[in-house]
Amino acid sequence: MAKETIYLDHNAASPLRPEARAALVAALDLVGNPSSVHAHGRALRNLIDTGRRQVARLAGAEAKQVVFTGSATEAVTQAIVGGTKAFSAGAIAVSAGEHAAVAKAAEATGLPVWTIGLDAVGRIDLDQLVAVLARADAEGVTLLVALHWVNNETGVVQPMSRINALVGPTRHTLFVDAVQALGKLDLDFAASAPDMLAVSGHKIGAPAGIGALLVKAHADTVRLIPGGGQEQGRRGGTESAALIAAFGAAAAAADYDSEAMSALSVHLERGLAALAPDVVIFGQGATRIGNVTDFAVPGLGNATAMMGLDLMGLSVSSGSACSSGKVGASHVLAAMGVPKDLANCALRVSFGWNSTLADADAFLAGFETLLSRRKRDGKAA
Ligand SMILES: Cc1ncc(COP(=O)(O)O)c(C=O)c1O
Repeated sequence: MAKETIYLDHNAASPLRPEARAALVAALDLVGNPSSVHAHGRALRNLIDTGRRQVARLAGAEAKQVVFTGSATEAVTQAIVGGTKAFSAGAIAVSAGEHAAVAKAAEATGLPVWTIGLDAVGRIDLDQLVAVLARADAEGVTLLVALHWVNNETGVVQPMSRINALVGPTRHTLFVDAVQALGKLDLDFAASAPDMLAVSGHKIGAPAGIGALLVKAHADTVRLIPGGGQEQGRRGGTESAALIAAFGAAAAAADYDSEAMSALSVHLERGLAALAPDVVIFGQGATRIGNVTDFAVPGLGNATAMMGLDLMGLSVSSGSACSSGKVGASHVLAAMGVPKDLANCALRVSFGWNSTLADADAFLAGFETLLSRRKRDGKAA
């Protein structure tokens, strides 16, 4: 790219880590199929075994609990659609703040979807979770509870130990979307309550196209991709040893420094408040992961702001799902009761492994330019 650009959208995808690149490139030169018993096949199998151990270690899982998939969306769909196939009288409980991967998979099951609300700062309403569990017992329904750990828009960290304590001892299945938590929090999968958990490679510096479903042996999911017996019979199709090796290398290199990340966000948020005293930081008051700030300056629409920032070489996000390339309204902010006008001003800045204070300062300088242009054009900043 000719012009220097600054990437502040790690929650969408984190840049490829050098360790992941090296593992990927080395693996691409290997020949064969990991299921073959000859030396070529065995070399690929070794890479997969190593990658599996590395991802397992980062997630606090046993290697045999890791099933590689083509994305976290696939892992989520396997957990929710595959995990409810055997239900005779079932329902799915999700929060109103789930990623589309979870919401759409729940819808795709055709089962009733019971939605648990968020409070004004983005936390899952635990009283509603208790009510949903009681309702399932009263109606004799088996539940799959599918909740996220860290919100991809606001960075709010959900009260997972409370959720585990509420759902763990019941007969219901607990699935956790841990895509934004992997590498940032101690997932401790093997020793904790969730039956299944989904993670993604490209959020931790591996390439896109690789994810994993962590699944305990007792979890009864009907595989969606039968094919051969790969991935312990849980997901057919020849494994991509190169992508798995890259995911493993990124997992082994993961060195999330929560203090350094929080320092960047605090610096950014102080700077924003100085530039625009009416700035609203979403999720303030809840426990938030340190790498992300989701905020709005009233009256400064995010479509225009993102375009202006993009022209200055600053890549950020509106925070809400915009897979079609358009800025959409955020269902997470709506669930928090944020008025639509304000939600349409939401911008998300997310830092990662190669972010620096200079990046945060460059963003603040760009944002200041945006605000002063707006003032000059006659609108109050
Ligand atoms: C919370 C959350 N869940 C699921 C996904 C889907 O991950 P993938 O892109 O690997 O399918 C994402 C990606 O943005 C996410 O942030």
